[in-house]
Amino acid sequence: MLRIVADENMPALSLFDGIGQIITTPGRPLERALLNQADVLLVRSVTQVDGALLEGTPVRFVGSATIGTDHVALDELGQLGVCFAHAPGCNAMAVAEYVLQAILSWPPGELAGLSVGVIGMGNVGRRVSALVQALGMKVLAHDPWLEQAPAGATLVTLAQALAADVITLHVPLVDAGPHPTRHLLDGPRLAALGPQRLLINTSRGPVVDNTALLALLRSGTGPVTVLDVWETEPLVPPALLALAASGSPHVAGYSVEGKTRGTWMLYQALCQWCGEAASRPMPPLAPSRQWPHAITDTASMLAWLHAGYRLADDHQRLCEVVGLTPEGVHYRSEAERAAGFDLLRKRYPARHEMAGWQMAGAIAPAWQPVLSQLGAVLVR
Ligand SMILES: NC(=O)C1=CN([C@@H]2O[C@H](COP(=O)(O)OP(=O)(O)OC[C@H]3O[C@@H](n4cnc5c(N)ncnc54)[C@H](O)[C@@H]3O)[C@@H](O)[C@H]2O)C=CC1
Ligand SMILES: O=C(O)C(=O)[C@H](O)COP(=O)(O)O
Repeated sequence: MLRIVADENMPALSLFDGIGQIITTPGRPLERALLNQADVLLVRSVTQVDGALLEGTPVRFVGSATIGTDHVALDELGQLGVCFAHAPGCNAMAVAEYVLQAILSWPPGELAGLSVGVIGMGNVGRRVSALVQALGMKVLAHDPWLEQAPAGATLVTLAQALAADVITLHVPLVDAGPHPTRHLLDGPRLAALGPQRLLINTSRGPVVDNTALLALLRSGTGPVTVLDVWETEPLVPPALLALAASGSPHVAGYSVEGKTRGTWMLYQALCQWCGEAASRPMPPLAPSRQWPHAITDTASMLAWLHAGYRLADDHQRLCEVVGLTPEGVHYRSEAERAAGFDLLRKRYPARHEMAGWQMAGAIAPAWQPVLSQLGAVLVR
């Protein structure tokens, strides 16, 4: 039996029953002594995994139930001969639904004809692109690693993507190489956006220079801003949250399906590594749900999306843990704010993706493509 140390915020750990014995632990911080008798380490994005953590331990397999790998020193794991697996795409639909809700909650008037600059066209970017195209929006995609534009999108330079009405970031956090992304949106690029654009960051906090963004928002010249990720996580600067249109505690990908799929992908990778058959299917999740109302406009679409998840609820809860009053005053210590951020994530309410909803009301033709992209079933 393998000895497995796993982050306590990982659902569906019973998938590993019969393969290993699980010890669960908080991931931030992870106590190194626990690894002295572990073969396998399963983490989430909050645990820094490097040679210093693993050297001298028996750990030979590390899995991260995330797409992002910026918390893992992959070269150091390689030098130690430790196998690494992660979960690309596991939570991409959850993030895309978050972005869709952010766009629909922004009141720019007519959506069709607006342009969306999608920066990073991987698992999340492509899903966002498909959703907004289904609403009649034009996608200006920037991804220097792509040679061909994904379906329906136009590949453009970063400057062209940043000239779109909506800018949404879906890049990894990268420091080295030809296309680094730390402070990809630096002071001058942020300043050029002006106050009419919507900026959404669900990628990694440091992709946007938070200090420069705050200065622009304070002067009234920054974009309408939706932030799920923060440069100083788990600390959220109260002033930045107060000036953002919406903020959340790094939960854009936190659908029940997304998190469970992440664990299931690690289960498959671990089985392959240790020569076991991965016979357990992904646990069935979404309840059967029927929406009786018509969808004819943005308000009725949002009403349906809110039955699954409300961006505004995340914002409200984050303001509470940061101790932010409606007047923009905050009253909690840094330690309280950081602990509150992690607790919100640990106790995150069950949020299901929209796929599988049965739509019993009339659906106006303009809304049918986006419902179909979301996986809703038209039963009328
Ligand atoms: N807030 C949350 O809960 C979640 C955040 N994420 C984050 O969102 C980001 C995107 O996730 P995925 O789409 O699943 O990753 P992915 O790896 O599938 O796609 C990333 C894309 O970014 C492109 N890229 C790399 N450098 C670039 C640059 N300098 N400029 C433009 N494009 C660049 C890559 O070529 C790739 O197509 C990652 O940072 C991930 O960690 C992902 C899931 C949940
Ligand atoms: O998959 C990723 O990349 C993410 O950002 C995760 O959704 C973050 O969730 P935690 O691993 O921090 O629980």
